[in-house]
Amino acid sequence: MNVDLNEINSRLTGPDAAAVKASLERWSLVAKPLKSLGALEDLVTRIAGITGEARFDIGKRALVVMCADNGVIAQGVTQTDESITALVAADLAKGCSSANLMARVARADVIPVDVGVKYPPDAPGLISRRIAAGTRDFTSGPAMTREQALRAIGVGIETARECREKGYRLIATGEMGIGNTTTSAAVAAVLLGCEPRGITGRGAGLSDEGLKRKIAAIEKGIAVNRPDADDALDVLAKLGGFDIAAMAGLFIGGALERLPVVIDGVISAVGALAARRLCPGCAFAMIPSHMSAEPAARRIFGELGLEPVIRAGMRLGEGTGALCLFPLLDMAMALYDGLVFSDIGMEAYTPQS
Ligand SMILES: O=C(O)c1ccc[n+]([C@@H]2O[C@H](COP(=O)([O-])O)[C@@H](O)[C@H]2O)c1
Ligand SMILES: Cc1cc2nc[nH]c2cc1C
Repeated sequence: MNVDLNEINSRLTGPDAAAVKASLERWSLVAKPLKSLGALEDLVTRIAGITGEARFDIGKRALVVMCADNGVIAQGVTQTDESITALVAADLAKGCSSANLMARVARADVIPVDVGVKYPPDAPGLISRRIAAGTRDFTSGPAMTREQALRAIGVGIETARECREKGYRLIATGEMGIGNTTTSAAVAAVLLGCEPRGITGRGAGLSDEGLKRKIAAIEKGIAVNRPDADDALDVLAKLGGFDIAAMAGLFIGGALERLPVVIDGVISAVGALAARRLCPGCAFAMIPSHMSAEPAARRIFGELGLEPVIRAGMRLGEGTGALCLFPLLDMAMALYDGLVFSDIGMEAYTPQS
């Protein structure tokens, strides 16, 4: 797919003001004090603005899990290795990983995509959109070429379009890739202009020594590659992963399709930040879910101006935090679609507080 980010950006027109207005009017009729569902009310109205419809159905929903490996794990920045990426990617395809179990509760389909697993498993159901067998170790040069980064973004954009064509009306982003909290912290440090040590965490589990190696690897990657902070594609190509780039594509593609895209943990949030830098017009289609325990998450959501409603200290990935938002949205929608004041013989009123 030929990706022209400027052309895409020029096609993005932002939230639909009429749908937002009609959604606010609908909430004012629902038989409860206005704003009493707090941020959940705002999320429903945000979705109205994204879809362009005040009344919508988010019953058909999917979680897209971008799976890829990261060459930087050669620096000893993780507790496990690429065999785990392959194992979990296969489990996602078989339907038995954490995300699948939670997706059943959230009534979401799971779509695992191989964008660059080093040892691809023989797993029917794992969609193959491979860019390469993992990225290169960024401590000795760019993780990928600029062209590969664009291709990975293109995979995300196409996947969002396919989801829309299949009738999905809400998608969540997820990822699987050992080492991707290192690539995420590196990309975030450059895009946010902050020191790696302030935003780098222990990922899936790391000793004090391991954390020191992780910070040193990120510092070296930045020093060796000298990414241009004003060129998000350069940052993604030099320090990112195929999973992050493909998730950035999901956010961009979702905005094009007027399909709400739910942000998951820190890796997904970095994808969202990169997407906004690449294509600012796509940000209106992003839906925050939870605040990852990884330290970069707070900084990224602050920068995105989004407030995740779930604060549970989660750091599992695979899209599990994004899935947690679905039942909450369902409950908010039950009221939005439910009784209005006239149904209970009462006049609509404006609460004084
Ligand atoms: O979503 C998060 O915020 C998150 C935080 C820590 C770890 N993870 C998951 O753990 C893996 C990355 O951890 P690591 O230590 O290998 O960089 C990757 O497969 C992610 O799905 C995910
Ligand atoms: C088992 C396992 C599952 C995961 N899912 C996301 N990251 C993971 C890391 C491990 C180790």
